[in-house]
Amino acid sequence: MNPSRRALAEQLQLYFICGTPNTKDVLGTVETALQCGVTCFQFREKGKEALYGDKKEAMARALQTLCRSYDVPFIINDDVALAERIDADGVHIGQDDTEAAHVRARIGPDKWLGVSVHTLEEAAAAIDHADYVGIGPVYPTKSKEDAGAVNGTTLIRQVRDMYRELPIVGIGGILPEHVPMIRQDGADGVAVISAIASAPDVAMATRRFACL
Ligand SMILES: Cc1ncsc1CCOP(=O)(O)O
Ligand SMILES: C=C1C=NC(C)=NC1=N
Ligand SMILES: [Mg+2]
Repeated sequence: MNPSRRALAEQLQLYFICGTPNTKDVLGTVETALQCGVTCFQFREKGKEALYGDKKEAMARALQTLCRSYDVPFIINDDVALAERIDADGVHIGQDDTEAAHVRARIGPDKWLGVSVHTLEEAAAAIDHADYVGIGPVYPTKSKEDAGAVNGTTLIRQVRDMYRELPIVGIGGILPEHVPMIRQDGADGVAVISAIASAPDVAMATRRFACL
């Protein structure tokens, strides 16, 4: 695995994703999660109560500042223009967003580009442009309406078998006890929303993942 891909795969170990729909106190939750060991953060601001415009940008900048102080990559979901405007570390896009090739052309070679994939074909289309792929939902999830079919780690194993070096993060309904098996099946890390964002004790919830 070339050094940059290995470094990136390491950084994907505990990938926290959060936005205002996921918690009452985004800044407090994210700061606690950063203190307790998340290794990558994605600002995912979607849904009917989601922030937009100046409020969304202000929140993004505040979260970016937090991530910088913990030296954790700050990734923005979907919103490539916002990512460019505030010089985020990267973007994560789904299949219904702008084509990966176009996003890569816009953000350049040094920014992170993550792509959600649900089939081997989508993985094959992503590998020329993406730094990592998000695969799921591994388990049922309430955090994304259109999450698609729950497929366990089947696709994670298939993508790993086909692309030995591609950084992979599993996502969807993931709890701490799931992590060893997901990594065993080929993921470099896990992406988590509610198991951390909705936890009564965010610090404890994060540490349960981080010590694995
Ligand atoms: C964004 C996304 N993509 C597939 S499942 C999902 C939501 C994951 O949230 P949770 O960790 O709360 O199940
Ligand atoms: C849908 C997604 C899949 N994977 C990741 C890492 N982020 C997302 N928003
Ligand atoms: Mg999207």
